[in-house]
Amino acid sequence: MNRHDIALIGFGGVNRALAQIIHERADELTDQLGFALRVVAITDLRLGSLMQADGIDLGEVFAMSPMDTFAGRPGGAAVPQNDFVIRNTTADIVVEATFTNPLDGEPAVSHVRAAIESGKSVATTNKGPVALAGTELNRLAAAHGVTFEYEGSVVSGTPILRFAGETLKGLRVNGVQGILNGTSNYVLGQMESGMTLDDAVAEAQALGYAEADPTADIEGSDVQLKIVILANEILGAQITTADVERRGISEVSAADIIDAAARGSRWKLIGSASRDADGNVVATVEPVALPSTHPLASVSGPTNAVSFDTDLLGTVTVSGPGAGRMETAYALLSDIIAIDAHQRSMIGASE
Ligand SMILES: NC(=O)c1ccc[n+]([C@@H]2O[C@H](COP(=O)([O-])OP(=O)(O)OC[C@H]3O[C@@H](n4cnc5c(N)ncnc54)[C@H](O)[C@@H]3O)[C@@H](O)[C@H]2O)c1
Ligand SMILES: N[C@@H](CCO)C(=O)O
Repeated sequence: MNRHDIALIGFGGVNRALAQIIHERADELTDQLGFALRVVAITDLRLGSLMQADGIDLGEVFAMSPMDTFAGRPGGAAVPQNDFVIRNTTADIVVEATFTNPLDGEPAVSHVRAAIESGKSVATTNKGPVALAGTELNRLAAAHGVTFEYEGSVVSGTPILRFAGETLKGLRVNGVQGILNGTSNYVLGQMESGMTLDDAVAEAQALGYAEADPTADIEGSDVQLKIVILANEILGAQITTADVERRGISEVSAADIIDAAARGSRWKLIGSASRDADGNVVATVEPVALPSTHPLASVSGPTNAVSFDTDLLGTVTVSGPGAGRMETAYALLSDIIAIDAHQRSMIGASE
């Protein structure tokens, strides 16, 4: 029986949820997928680091008291030691789910680079490395014969990137637009019901939707990273965040929301990227008051939706969870499945 050993870098909401899936559904997953999963390393800013080549008892980790760290356990230390753990773990897959840094993607870019350089495949939900160093990291992974997967970096567990990359093959996609941030969409909905922006953001944080610094959700830099990923992956662009004009929902007041509702409209934070007449990709992030007849107007709460403008099919819209710990952990599981399939195809090709 094939098995993948996993190192979890960052042990917050998303990676904890992945560990929970692995812990609670081990036998079912093995039967369904044809391979077993085992966690052999964990690092976290607060907990420190833990490396156990025979497999970490996740039940024990979940039972740790909130103030406890990994110090004193076999293979444990009070500090994360990310680079050491990533390079020396016996894991064949590194799962990176630390904070997204929208400025330079660090330290996650270095985490991904270290994993690839030491021959490990990577799954990440962290938008920083994908949006800000995706081309370099994909090339590095190809050069090392490993796989870099990042389905959860856009629209959480809803498989937008694989849908566009595999299912829409043969079509020309000329543009993509959508609601790409669960927190801001949730907040706008709560504000429609009379809640203040600050209270709605606090709720989104408690529900696990918001970034560690929710300014990224409210001011649009989270969507800016996601639209860079979509433009580069789907439209074949080579844009950076500097190419994406950005405005966030802090510009939308409670009065604007009431006015829009009176006119039958709803405010949404829309990210879009499309080719202009010269073939250049133009990308923006901005709040827009959509008429109720618009397909994106009815998308509520942390749900996201992405519309692909195609030549042969017209507009194709996919909608699903855009944030949430367990929903995003599923994206990581889908990446691990893709890594397994890629490894099997490499073995098959060499036989
Ligand atoms: N929560 C969601 O809905 C969601 C959806 C899609 C993508 N993401 C992305 O997934 C990642 C994880 O999200 P989350 O909700 O689990 O965040 P979180 O804040 O709950 O957890 C992040 C964890 O990483 C740890 N960490 C941060 N920097 C570290 C470092 N240098 N070394 C070791 N540990 C470090 C923190 O201590 C924390 O426990 C983020 O990049 C986020 O943008 C989250
Ligand atoms: N904070 C992000 C998480 C998903 O990337 C959101 O609310 O959409």
